[in-house]
Amino acid sequence: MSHQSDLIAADILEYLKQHENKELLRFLTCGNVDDGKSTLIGRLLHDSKMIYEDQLAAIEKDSAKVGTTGEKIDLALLVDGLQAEREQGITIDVAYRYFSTAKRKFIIADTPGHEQYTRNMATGASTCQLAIILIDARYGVQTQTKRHSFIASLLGIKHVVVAVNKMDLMEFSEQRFNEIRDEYLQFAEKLRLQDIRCVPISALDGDNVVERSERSSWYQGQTLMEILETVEVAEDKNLSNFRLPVQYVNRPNLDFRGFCGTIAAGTVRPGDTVMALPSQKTSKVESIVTFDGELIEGFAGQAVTLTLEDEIDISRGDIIVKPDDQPMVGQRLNADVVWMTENPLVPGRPYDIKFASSSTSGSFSRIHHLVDVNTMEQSQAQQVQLNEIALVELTLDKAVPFDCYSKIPGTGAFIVIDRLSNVTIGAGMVVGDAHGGSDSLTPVSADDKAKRFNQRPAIVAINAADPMAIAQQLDRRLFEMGRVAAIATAEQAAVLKAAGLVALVAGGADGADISLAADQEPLDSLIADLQEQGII
Ligand SMILES: Nc1nc2c(ncn2[C@@H]2O[C@H](COP(=O)(O)OP(=O)(O)OP(=O)(O)O)[C@@H](O)[C@H]2O)c(=O)[nH]1
Repeated sequence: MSHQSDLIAADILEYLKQHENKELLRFLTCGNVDDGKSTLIGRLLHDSKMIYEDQLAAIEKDSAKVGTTGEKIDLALLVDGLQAEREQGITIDVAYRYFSTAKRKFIIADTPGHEQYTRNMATGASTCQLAIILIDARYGVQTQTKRHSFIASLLGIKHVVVAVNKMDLMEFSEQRFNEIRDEYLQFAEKLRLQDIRCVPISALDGDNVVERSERSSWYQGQTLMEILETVEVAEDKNLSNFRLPVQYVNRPNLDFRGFCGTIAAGTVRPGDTVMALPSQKTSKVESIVTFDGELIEGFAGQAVTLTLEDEIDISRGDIIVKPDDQPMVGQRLNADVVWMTENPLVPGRPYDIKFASSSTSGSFSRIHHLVDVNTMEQSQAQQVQLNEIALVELTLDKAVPFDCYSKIPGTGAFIVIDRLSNVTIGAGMVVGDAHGGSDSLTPVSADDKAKRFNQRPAIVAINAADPMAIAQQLDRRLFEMGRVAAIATAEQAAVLKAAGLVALVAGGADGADISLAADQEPLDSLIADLQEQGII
């Protein structure tokens, strides 16, 4: 069956060694119903020779009987068992499939495409490094395409392959492909996807999936499989900010005390000074122990046990970091939340909240806005319903360490758990802490005011013509940076500024310190200016 069956027969140990050392790529496939997702997955498995002879014979027989592909073999039947299960009662939310080539190992998260399955896509995508977004060449970019791309970017997926499928039905028209590609790229400018490639394919016939197509001689790019095998994902890891959430304290005897966990980000070496949070006690790393022996350096993704030179008190749920690079620690934060249950998210209601290793309780203190996953428009809401996504403020019952999800997903994500049923009902991605300007519109004590705003100057955006447009632009960027942009009318801004609560008023109306047009883009130069002036 396998592409390496010769090696398996000749030297099974060598095969296993090679296989173990191959880099793993996790990706997900998404697209509209009938775009050809099952056929594509079947094609990838088939052309990378991951199908047993007898399986293939059975599918060939079934293709003639029940397939939708006429004379051709219906590779979608390979994944159909699962679909039947899904239709009956959604017993499986996300199905994972495994295959490998000589170069890499792959895990495909196969998520259903219907709108009501946003939560499933979020679950499947949360560990993926790449998303394949299928588009039917006949219909072009659809609402679903946008929704899936938005969720992929929200979850921090950096690599997207837009597979323009069914090109055989469009006679492999270069013009049609270019139209779809341009429309997609124009839309994707709004998202934070770093690497987008478009490939014209026919999943049914196999063109440009694994084998290069002779029917699209105008296409000079890589085949889908070449992209999957070569896309650079090692660099995506954060190797700068060391974080080790402690999952377990290992104390087999009085002489050994080790702190076990998977390094969420960064690197660590024996001799490094580290700090435990929340206690802020410091010590030096004595050794980094793993299943395979001691390491001279541990890095993101590795499961390790750290021993320290001093006996400091660290327990499960703490995070070990480096003293000169600490996460935020606080009780209030802003986060994007995907809601996953029929009972809506209601501000003020108590929930259990679980971060990488620490658990606490808390409630949502505010819904900043809902994001329409199809159009990306924002709207105000009192509740967040099943499959909706919102930017919310979370208030925790005790201070916990956290990071922005875009910087360190491992310590920037949390789940929301129902207190009675213990079921996961929401997933959150931290956008920033919630201290600062957004409070400026609600009463706070004088002490608090001084503390919050002196430390973190706020920016208020005003614009008589279109305050929302400015706020939307500023909002996201500043939240991400741990600063908060609030919108206000010119009058409110003047009052806030006079009270010393606001460092700077940005906007297009009279009274603004700096002028900022509603359509000003990109904001990078503005942000750089503000940083230079020490305002943010
Ligand atoms: N002509 C042509 N037909 C295709 C191609 N890819 C898929 N199809 C056909 O499109 C139909 C839908 O394909 P599936 O693979 O079942 O699509 P899907 O996206 O998995 O659909 P769901 O499982 O319902 O979400 C089937 O009849 C396929 O044979 C292609 O490249 N060219």
